[in-house]
Amino acid sequence: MKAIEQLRINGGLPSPKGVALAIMQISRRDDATLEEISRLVQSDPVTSGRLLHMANAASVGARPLASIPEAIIRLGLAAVRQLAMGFSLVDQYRSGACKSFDYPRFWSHSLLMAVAMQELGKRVRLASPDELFACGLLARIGQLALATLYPEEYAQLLQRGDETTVEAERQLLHVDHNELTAVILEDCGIPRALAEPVFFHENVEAASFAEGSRPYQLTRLFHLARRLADLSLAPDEQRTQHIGELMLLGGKIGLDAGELGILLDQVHAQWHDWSAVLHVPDGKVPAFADLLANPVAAADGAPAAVEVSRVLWVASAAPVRAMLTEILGGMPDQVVHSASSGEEGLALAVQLMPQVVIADSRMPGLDGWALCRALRATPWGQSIYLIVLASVTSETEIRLATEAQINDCVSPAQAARMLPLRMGAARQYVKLLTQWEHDRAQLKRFSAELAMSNRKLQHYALIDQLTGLQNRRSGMESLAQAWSMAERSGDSVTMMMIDIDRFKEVNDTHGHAVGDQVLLEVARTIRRSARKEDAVCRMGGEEFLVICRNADLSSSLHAAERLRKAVASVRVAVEDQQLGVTISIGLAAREDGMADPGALVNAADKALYAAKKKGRNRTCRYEDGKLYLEG
Ligand SMILES: Nc1nc2c(ncn2[C@@H]2O[C@H](COP(=O)(O)OP(=O)(O)OP(=O)(O)O)[C@@H](O)[C@H]2O)c(=O)[nH]1
Repeated sequence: MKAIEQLRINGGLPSPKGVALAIMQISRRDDATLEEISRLVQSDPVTSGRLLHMANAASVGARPLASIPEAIIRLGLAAVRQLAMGFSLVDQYRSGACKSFDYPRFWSHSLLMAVAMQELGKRVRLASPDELFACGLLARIGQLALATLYPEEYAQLLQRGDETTVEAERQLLHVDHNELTAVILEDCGIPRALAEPVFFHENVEAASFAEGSRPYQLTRLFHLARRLADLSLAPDEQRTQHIGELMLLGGKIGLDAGELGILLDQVHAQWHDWSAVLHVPDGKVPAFADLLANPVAAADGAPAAVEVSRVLWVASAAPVRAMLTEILGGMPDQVVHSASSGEEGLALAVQLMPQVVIADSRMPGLDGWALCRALRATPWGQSIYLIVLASVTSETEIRLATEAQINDCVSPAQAARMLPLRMGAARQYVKLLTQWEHDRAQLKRFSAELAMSNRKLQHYALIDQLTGLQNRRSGMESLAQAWSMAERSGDSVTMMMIDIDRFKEVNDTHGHAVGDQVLLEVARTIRRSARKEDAVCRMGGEEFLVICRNADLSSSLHAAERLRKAVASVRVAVEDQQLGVTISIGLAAREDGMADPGALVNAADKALYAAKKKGRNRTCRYEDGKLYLEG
């Protein structure tokens, strides 16, 4: 039997637990309903909160959601299942027995991959961005599995270097992290179409997917996300090495440097946001424009003090090469590379992304004109400052220069004298371009931050600031939703309208601050005593509403009486006194004759009024147009 099968049988592989496991099991059934899944999710407030965060983050500009069924519809069942699983693994494996495995860093990196995959998924529409988030989060789970299954042996391997190779793992443990990742993803129900690209993402060349096919592109996307995460966690002085590779990878999926920069900055903003939600550490990464402008820019994102231009010159003839070496070698503030043929120059340009290219027009094979045309044909080549060594006098040369969209040309005979001068113009151009890119990236960053604070504002617009409960607007939305679901399914909806008795006296006697404290305690008691799936909101002042789905009048009556007694037993410490309050409750259920949610609110209101009139600290029930007092 293969080692991997044995591991599966023995158990012990990282696997989801609790609600995530239940969601996974239930969603395998064909007849699983949205309601069943919603109920399950709602039974776990932490998962509920994270899924709402995801659903609201996934739909910038759309109406913010406060209800789980809506969040599930917006995200899709597959994404909900996978996200719940990912979150469950993060919670369970924050630490472990492997002494050399950095668990917080592992999750930090995984989270970066998750948000990078989500952002990439929005740009390159190959799969649902939310499913890609979950796959990114789990893309390296095999390493965690090794640390869990073989804490001591894996620690030995890690002591040899940060990254362990699959060969070394197989030699010592007879299994490697990629195999384990594949098994866990399969066990978690991640479709093969996504699991296979994850499997190959570290070594894209090993996959035999047809060029341009969906798995081929997905594998590259995961690879790019991986490198982006590596860059983000790398020490400051090593980041520049990663940038070139990242640009190259970005270019392969059609992202130019500007777009890549925006992506990177957005990923980092989301990373910070999600780190707080999942309690995973994050770090500070300078803005992309600053990373480019200054390889070791300060982490506070201050622009680089000295502009450094990346210059590439390409010439085959020995005398021209000697001349260029001499002229360009002595110029300050630039990094100069050279190539001895057009073909080599093109390959180097792809790698280095130079800002200035100087090409000799006379070269065998790919000449200077053809090289410039090839560069201009790429998205990132549009902004290179191109200088060709040629004496453009004939009509043909003018046509060639126009077609290649060059910025300048210098006759070879005059190059020794004129090139230093022309390079001054090139440097000025690079400086302006860098400044512009920096400003553009900053603008994008501002707008991303603005979008994020708008989302937060939208969230706060649905939450009561004092108690943290849903506010009136959000409560009315929950009611409308419960009402329409009940209309479709015939299930019951009941409502408790709750009002604190003689609250004005509390304010008048003890002041508003104590009044607020009482409100907060009552709100907590109501939330605690309600079921998880009940919507609890503060309607304003000292009035609260509880909306209960799938609960009939008699069970809601029990719940209301329990709640009333619970509030009556609460004490708030005020100086040397223990202050107590009571509540009155009006209870009503949706009845056939009621036209809309407003009719239900009116019925509960009438019952509340009657409870107040009959002495307070009571529950009154409305049924078929009649009022019945309890308590
Ligand atoms: N401390 C505090 N008081 C509030 C807040 N919102 C409303 N109130 C006060 O709540 C009190 C409500 O008083 P009333 O509507 O007269 O009702 P009551 O005194 O509770 O009497 P009954 O409802 O008839 O039992 C008023 O004094 C409001 O100023 C708040 O956010 N904080």
